[in-house]
Amino acid sequence: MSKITETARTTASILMEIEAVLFRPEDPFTFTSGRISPVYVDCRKIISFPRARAKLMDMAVELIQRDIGYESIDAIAGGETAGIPFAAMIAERMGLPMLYVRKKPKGFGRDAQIEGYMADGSRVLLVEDLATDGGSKLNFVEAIRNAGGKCDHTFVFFHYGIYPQSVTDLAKEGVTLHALATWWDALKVAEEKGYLENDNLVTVRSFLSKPNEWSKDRGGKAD
Ligand SMILES: O=P(O)(O)OC[C@H]1O[C@H](OP(=O)(O)OP(=O)(O)O)[C@H](O)[C@@H]1O
Ligand SMILES: O=C(O)c1cc(=O)[nH]c(=O)[nH]1
Repeated sequence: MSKITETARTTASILMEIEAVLFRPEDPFTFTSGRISPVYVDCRKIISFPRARAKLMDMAVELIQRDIGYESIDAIAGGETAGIPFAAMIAERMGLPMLYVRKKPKGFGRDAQIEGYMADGSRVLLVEDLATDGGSKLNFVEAIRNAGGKCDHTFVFFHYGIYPQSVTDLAKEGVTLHALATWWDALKVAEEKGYLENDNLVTVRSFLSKPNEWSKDRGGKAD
């Protein structure tokens, strides 16, 4: 297991402290992709914890400026739904315009998929709460590009880090995924803090090592 950074440790600790990291092997979770999992990370809870929220936003901005740049982004776009409040907080901290991207066009009115004002050719950072296999990111990036924006980067607080396509499929589209922490970091912190009992750690580790098999055995998506 690679060395954990302070940022990853703090992120994983906060997510456990606010009980955003859920473990339910006996009644597994179904992801938006159709994958089945014994764990679920509910980053939406972050909005309700002001001190934890402020620390996570500070770390997000620090990572974005360090890895993407100080003057390389023109707007911050939140992905519907969970990404929207985080995009607002990050845009505010960075002094940048904010947008949000719908999962699909509204269907009436302006029939827009991008909401807010996006100047043609804007360099847009897509902000989301979390990435599993990255499928939602591809959809949001396509919408930004179809509306005339450029999108080469997406930021999430938590990246599962167990589905290779979350990196490779985005890279094929010229998009880099940035995250504060992965499940490998969370596993280490869970072990250190005793967040999960030993038997449960074994289950999580076996899922993280073979997520497709875990899902397939329970009738979920597995590719
Ligand atoms: O597909 P990935 O890019 O790996 O990311 C997983 C997506 O699943 C969740 O959203 P969900 O579809 O549950 O919608 P919500 O934000 O409206 O809750 C989460 O907010 C991510 O957008
Ligand atoms: O892929 C998903 O649907 C998903 C996984 C997860 O752990 N948390 C979440 O909010 N969505």
